[in-house]
Amino acid sequence: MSLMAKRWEELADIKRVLARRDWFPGTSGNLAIKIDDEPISFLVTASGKDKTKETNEDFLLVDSKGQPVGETHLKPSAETLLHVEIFNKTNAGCSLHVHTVDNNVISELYGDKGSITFKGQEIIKAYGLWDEDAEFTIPIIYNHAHIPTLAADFAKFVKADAGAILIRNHGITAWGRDALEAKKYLEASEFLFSYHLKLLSFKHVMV
Ligand SMILES: CSC[C@@H](O)[C@@H](O)C(=O)COP(=O)(O)O
Ligand SMILES: [Zn+2]
Repeated sequence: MSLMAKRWEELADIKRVLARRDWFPGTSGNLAIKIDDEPISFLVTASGKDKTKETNEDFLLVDSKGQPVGETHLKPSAETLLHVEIFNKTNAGCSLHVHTVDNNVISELYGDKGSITFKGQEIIKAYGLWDEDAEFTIPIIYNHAHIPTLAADFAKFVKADAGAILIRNHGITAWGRDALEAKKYLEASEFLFSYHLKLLSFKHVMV
């Protein structure tokens, strides 16, 4: 099997799992997986599609600027430039973007603060943090409609080979050195968002 076919399958597997969780409402979400380093190229979801459906036109190959490689009628994701920043600035191999109600509510609650920090939770180990008092901070950026502006803002927080960034009232992008790590970062973040919101709602009832 070619590297391209292997990576296609890896991304299709993740897409299938996330779709079953309902993490692609209303055609939202986009996924990317690196194919080559020099020069950088990666597979990205085609724009505007229902990501819960599986077809052989789900992904297309783009270059380090997010432009399609070769002739295609497919349009790369509108948010390809965010994945471009990740692959150009780090050694990440996979980048995942989803819109969920939980990540949107958290981004609105903590948006003015500019970030949310989690600590004292076992699942923080999914971020590779093993200390008892480890903290994980997720930056929250403004949802610029102009994608190059959004990407420039986003890039300021892309500092490691794995990470997560919330875009206010929009969604989360999580990335990692490979597909497993990116999925781990995404799932740990969504777990923490959901836990945090549930805890807040119980506290509200109890006081
Ligand atoms: C209907 S979702 C809004 C989109 O603009 C976007 O935020 C998104 O996640 C999906 O866009 P896409 O171009 O299909 O990758
Ligand atoms: Zn989006």
